[in-house]
Amino acid sequence: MENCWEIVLFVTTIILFPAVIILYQRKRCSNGSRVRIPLGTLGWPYVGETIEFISCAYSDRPEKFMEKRRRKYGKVFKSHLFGSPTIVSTDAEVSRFVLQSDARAFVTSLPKSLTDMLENSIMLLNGSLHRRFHGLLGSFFKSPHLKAKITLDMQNYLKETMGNWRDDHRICIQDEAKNAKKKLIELVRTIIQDKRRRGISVTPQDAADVLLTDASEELTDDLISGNIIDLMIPGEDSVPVLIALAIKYLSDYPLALQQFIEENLELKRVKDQDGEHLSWNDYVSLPFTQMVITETLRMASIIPAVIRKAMRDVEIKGYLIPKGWCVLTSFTAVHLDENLYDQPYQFNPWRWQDKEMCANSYSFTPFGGGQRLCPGVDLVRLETSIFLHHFVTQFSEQSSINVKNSLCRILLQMAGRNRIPRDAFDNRRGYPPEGPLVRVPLPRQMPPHPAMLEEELEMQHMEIRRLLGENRRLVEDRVALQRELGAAKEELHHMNVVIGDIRAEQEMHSRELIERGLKLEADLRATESIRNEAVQLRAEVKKLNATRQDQAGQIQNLSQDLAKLKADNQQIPRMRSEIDGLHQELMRARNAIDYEKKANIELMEQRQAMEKNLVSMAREVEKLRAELANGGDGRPWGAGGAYGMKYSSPEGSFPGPYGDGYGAHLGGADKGPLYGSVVFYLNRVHYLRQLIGKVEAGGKVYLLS
Ligand code: HEM
Repeated sequence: MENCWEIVLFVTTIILFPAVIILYQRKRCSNGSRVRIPLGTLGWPYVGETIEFISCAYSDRPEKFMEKRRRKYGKVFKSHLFGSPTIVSTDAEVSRFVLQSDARAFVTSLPKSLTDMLENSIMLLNGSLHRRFHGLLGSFFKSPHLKAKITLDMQNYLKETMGNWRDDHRICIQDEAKNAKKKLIELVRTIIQDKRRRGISVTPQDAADVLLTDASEELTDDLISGNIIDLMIPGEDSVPVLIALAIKYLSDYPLALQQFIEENLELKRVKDQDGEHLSWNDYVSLPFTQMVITETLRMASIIPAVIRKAMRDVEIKGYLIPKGWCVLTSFTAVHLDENLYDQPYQFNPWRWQDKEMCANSYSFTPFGGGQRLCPGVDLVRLETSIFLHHFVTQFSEQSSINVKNSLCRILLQMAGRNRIPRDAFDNRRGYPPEGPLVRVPLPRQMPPHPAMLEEELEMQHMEIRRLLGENRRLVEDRVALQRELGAAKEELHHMNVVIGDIRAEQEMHSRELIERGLKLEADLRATESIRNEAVQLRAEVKKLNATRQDQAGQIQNLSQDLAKLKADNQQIPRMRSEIDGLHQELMRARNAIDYEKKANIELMEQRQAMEKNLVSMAREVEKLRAELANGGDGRPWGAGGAYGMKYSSPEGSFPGPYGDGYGAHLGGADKGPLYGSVVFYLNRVHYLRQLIGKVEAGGKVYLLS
């Protein structure tokens, strides 16, 4: 009865649980916001979709689980995995957002059922403690010291191991690569125990030292040792798988293999020639080798997904990730998304030559991202490069065909362990048709179990179906390509015509340009003389400016003179009136002179007449004297002649013609006043003339009276 109740309770819970979740979701979606929980199904109660998820993960097409739901619900959908409602993201942007978010939004968490399932209890750190661990380990893994040490250790180990490989021996690449890791794990364990015994080293030599020397008390010994072991878990399997798959892909694609071998042989040749050892830098600087590793990481998605738990309701791209739900970000789905990668199932290392492709970091996340980005990134590339380099160069010493044969054998063995599909070696896929393919006899095996055969048959059926699908896609692609080719040809023809037109136009244009250039040259030459003239003119202008300045000085002086003259000119009217007065006086003086002149002339005439009389009288006197002398009457003949008069004496009998009226006497002394006044007038006239002349010449005249 008690059992019966338990069963009822169990069944009720099973029925009620999804109902409660659905109701809870509806309530969230209906609270007015446009964001919603992504579409999808929670599957069976408790188990949800876990069984299908796991079975797909172990099939040859693990991405099937995602593909099916993505087609149905979109790139982000809900599910129920490992006992937790989960949002699955195959969308690069959403995944990136989740990875980049800090511990307030998402924490690293595994669903409880999963952690319980794992034998090794995994220590999941979050928040500041995680940041401390990540920072310490990250910088240690990146240190050149560690890289140099690992390079040397690996080289020695590989030389020793590969030296023991023989043609007739089965070699399992994944196991061989793993052995190296096992040795490392053991080594680390002993080192930690040693350290505990001897005390902590001051200069950190390894990850344990780094964690042990940290001063923080939070990093207890338990935590450190637990994390060191956890640290080895990703390294233990991931790198060997990566190496094995790189070899598988290379063997499938002969062109890539050829380039890969050539690049590595060339490096070996150069280093052997120089007698140098290979450094970690040499390995990671091989461009094609790195492209091969990148492409392998993309196609293989060694860590297919990571899981986070939402600490609060988070909205992204219109989706709601409810608090407490898990988010599974699928790297595989993104790495094989045909919208992001052209022909995603093709191994094409050359796609990484495209710089844009490399820059688009969130469509390629084999190492996760954000705060939990794998700190072993560099080590992974280094270890893989070293292994592959030694593998291809060591086997190519005989011939490169031998390398292919060795690869073939290794692949046969890997396939025998059901790690890769048989089609990798069942035909000549990936190898040049003419190349010899030496098959090594496989060791005899017991006939397989019918169930295994059935499984194999089923697998082959699925493979055939996949191939048919691919074939159909190829045919469609071919038809589409042919159509595109036709269109491209037409386009090409059209382009040729257009190019012809453009060329003609360009020719015309260039001819025009040449002509214009010639014209410009001629113009330039013509302007040469103008330029010379301009130079001359400029010199002249300079001169003129200097002259102008001079003249300005002169003008200034002149204007000062003018101002003075103006002041003088104001005197002119007065002087004019004075001059007028003088003119009148002059006129009167002239008249007086004229009158005097006339009187003088008359006087002269009278004088001349008198002189004539005197002469004639003197002659008569002479005559009379002579008569007297000859006969004479004894009469006294004194001076003054017969006429009893003294010439030029005041008692003379001939009075002056002008009489006293003029007051004039013919005696020189008496002539004074008359002649004096004329001379005075003449002097005056002469003086006035001078004055007038001076005034007319603009000179200054000072009239004193
Ligand atoms: C092909 C090889 C490897 C791949 C693809 C890979 C991938 C990843 C990824 C995706 C994560 C992030 C997990 C998350 O976000 O929850 C991670 C974390 C980590 N990996 Fe790697 N890993 C590889 C090799 C290594 C190696 C060789 C080491 C150590 C030497 C290593 C150490 C770690 C550690 C310690 C973390 C945790 C980081 C943290 O939580 O802060 N990994 N790895």
